[in-house]
Amino acid sequence: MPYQLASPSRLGPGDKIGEGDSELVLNILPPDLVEDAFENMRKEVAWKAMHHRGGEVPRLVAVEGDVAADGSFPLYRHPADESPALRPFSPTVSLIREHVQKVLKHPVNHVLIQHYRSGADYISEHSDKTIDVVRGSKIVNVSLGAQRVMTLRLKRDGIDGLGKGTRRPSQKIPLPHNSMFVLGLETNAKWLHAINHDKRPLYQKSPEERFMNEERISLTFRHIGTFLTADESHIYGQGAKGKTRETAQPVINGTEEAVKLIKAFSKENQRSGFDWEAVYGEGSDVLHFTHTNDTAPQRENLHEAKSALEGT
Ligand SMILES: O=C(O)CCC(=O)C(=O)O
Ligand SMILES: [Fe+2]
Repeated sequence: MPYQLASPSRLGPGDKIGEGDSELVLNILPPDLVEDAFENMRKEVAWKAMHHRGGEVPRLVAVEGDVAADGSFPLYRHPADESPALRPFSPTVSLIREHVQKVLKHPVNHVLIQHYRSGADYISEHSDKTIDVVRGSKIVNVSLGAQRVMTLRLKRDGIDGLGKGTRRPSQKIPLPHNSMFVLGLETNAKWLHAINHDKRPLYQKSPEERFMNEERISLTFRHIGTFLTADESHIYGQGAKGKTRETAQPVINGTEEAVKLIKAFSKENQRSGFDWEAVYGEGSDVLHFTHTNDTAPQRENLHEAKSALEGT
């Protein structure tokens, strides 16, 4: 059998990544901050297991964000069965956020923090769900600890015309300690991304990959435009039906609305020509995907919609 070049090129700072709106920035944090950041976050962050399709996701997670004076806070919706409650930015994360905002030149008000406990922890291939992400903003992943590889792969429908059986273009971007990967929304629309597990034995790993006992913390900062009121009863903003605080609507749990949002997420994972305005423009007031009063057919519909979702 002819040899196939197995590993796509590795990209880094200065390279055209994805659609060209993405990049890798090295040394994002100053030495005094980065020095103890990992250990501080271990203590300061409220780590939780998260569930998706009934099982635990293979990493620990936490959610922090900007809580307004009236107690309202940003809401980032994605298909997980349950997400940890948002807490105000903890001290070290707050400092990291300041540096990120300076480099990005736009605010970020929400962070998903993930602890990959070893090379066995991973995040499967997905596109970030953008109903709640301020349009035109960028999503960033700050990496601390062991170096892991971000793999981008063109969505399946992005290779039309290249012929059936053509391998989908893919890019590998090693994410070193103290780096920031900037994911532009154009790249997110056309490519899927993943941090695959790395089960190679220790002796095959570089010092960067073995760093911090192979543990990695990533901080995914986003500029979120959808908000929940303090009591979590009402929702408003970009991804909701009521676009302003004054027109906030009661949240919806379960029902056909939940199935509709899950199907929209699925479309975003699969289609590169995803029409944001057509699918998300009207908004959705769904907070939780299930409700104790859901009927059996409603549960079945939701289950089916979730099964059709690839990745997260
Ligand atoms: O850990 C990372 O750098 C990637 C995280 C990610 O893709 C996400 O949170 O959506
Ligand atoms: Fe992601």
